[in-house]
Amino acid sequence: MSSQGSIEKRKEKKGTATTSRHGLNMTWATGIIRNFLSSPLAKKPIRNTPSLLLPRRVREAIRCSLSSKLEFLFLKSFFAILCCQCLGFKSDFDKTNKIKADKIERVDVPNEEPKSKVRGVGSNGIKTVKAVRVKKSLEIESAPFSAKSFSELGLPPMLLERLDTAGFTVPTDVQSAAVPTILKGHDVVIQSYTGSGKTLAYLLPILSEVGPLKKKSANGESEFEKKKEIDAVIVAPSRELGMQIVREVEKLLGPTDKKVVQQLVGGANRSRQEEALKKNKPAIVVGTPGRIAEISAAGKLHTHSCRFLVLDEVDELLSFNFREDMHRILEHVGRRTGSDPRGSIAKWAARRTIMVSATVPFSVIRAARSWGSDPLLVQAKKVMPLEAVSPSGPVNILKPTSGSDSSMRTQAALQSLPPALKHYHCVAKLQHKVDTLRRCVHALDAKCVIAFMNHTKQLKDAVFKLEARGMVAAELHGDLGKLARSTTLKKFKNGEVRVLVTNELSARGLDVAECDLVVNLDLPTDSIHYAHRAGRTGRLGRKGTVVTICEEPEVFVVKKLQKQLGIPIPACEFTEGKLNVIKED
Ligand SMILES: Nc1ncnc2c1ncn2[C@@H]1O[C@H](COP(=O)(O)OP(=O)(O)OP(=O)(O)O)[C@@H](O)[C@H]1O
Repeated sequence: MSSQGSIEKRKEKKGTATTSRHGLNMTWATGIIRNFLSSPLAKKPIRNTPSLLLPRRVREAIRCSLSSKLEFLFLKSFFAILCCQCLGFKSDFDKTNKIKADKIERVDVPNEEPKSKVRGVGSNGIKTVKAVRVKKSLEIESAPFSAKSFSELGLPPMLLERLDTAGFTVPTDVQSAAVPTILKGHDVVIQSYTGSGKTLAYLLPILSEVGPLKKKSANGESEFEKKKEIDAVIVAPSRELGMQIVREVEKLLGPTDKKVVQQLVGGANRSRQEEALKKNKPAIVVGTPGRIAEISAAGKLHTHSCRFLVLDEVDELLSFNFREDMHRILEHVGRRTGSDPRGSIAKWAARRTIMVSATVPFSVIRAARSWGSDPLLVQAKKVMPLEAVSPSGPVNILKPTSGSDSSMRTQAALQSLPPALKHYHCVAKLQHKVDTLRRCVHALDAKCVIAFMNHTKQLKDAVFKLEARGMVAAELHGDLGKLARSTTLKKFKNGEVRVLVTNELSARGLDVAECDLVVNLDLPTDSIHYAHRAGRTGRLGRKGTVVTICEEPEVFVVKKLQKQLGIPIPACEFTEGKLNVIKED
């Protein structure tokens, strides 16, 4: 062995577990000392601590330690620490750690309210303290609740009970309009602004007729018999939205009947989903188009007798991306009400098609007309036949337009925004956008922020910059694995993450009641995308602010959005920790 090699080996020995001549491992001895220092005995004043009370192994360690100069020095320090501890002084080691912890605690808490803390032990064994937003529900300013109660909507008693248990006491306007209409057997297109409760608007009539909470049959039977067929298929464009719908159904079903609903979302294990379908025989499935079509094509999902087909975020589902999968679903799930395409006696069940979105372009109206029999358009305070909807005014008959494609999209975006939302735009250079976002968050004292960007790389950079400036941020986009996506979302909902930087993936359906600020760090592609992004805040009549940070040459786009959406988006700046609106000439 070379001399260099032996020196290194000796160094290594010294640096790790030093063994004394008596074979006593010094790391072990240090461990004992640490344990002793943290024991109640060490906290007693020294005069009350007879030396005999020192554990035998410690005494042995002391005797062995005397054998070398180095070990003697170590022992000296040990006694110094011990004396300080017993006399009530804090060692430098303790002080340094305390300062470290204080710093971690202070980092992301500039001018904020008291927070609860999450303690964790880092890989280095040092305890870290993370600030967590105290879950404070936002005030509801202009609640979209109707004058009716759930019991007036014709729902079965068991479902009414579950609604009460889940904390839903009064239906929203759109629920009051949609539930009786669907219960009467109509195909419907439900259009109402983001966060107005459209999910329950279609879930309640389904649960009235499907599963253990359904109405008693004519002979008075109320017991839910497990059927072999699937009664309702709910399709959503993203995995996150699909899971959110499953949770909403489970909330009403309760823990014992959870298996009545089965999720079939992409990114999860397909064979496990197929296994669950076979074993649990669910009455309701919720999934993404790709996965539903895949399992159906494999012959593992039998939906011909299905009675409800729900297309949540229908305008997105009818986009080119989902064309083939949606074609399969529409062909294989139940049968359209009206004529039987095969001319045979109804072998297939009569399916009710429910299409839902905050934005309903005329293409959806056209599709709904061709799929359903006498479908109705259901809005918060209005129900009308789809036949009466003209291309110039699918969702807002108060504001007629020319009928061109872009104006149809504009019309679709109108009435999709919660009325209580406040909108602003702020001009900043590209390199200052993230800093502007940070100042915006502080100025509005926002606790739960979603920032939208268009490209993953820039999105990651933005998170890095925010974190570097002490703001707890996280990224959420399609490039992340399903586990990372769920964990991030969970942390954001729990309040462990203050700013969620994301892309179009989170623009639709994501329901975080506490979200009080949405920031567009990149401009949305059009007014429909603006509406869905903006709708992540101000849910169910709560307060919410939307700030679009853009460069000077992009201001004209904001002006266009303002015109198309029929809302003011004034210019603002963030100075002295406040949002100041700039008055236009
Ligand atoms: N009647 C009600 N009472 C209290 N809370 C409700 C009621 N109906 C729905 N909610 C809650 O309101 C929130 C928003 O509902 P939901 O997600 O269904 O809105 P949405 O209209 O589908 O929004 P988006 O268009 O963004 O998908 C959810 O957290 C839901 O649990």
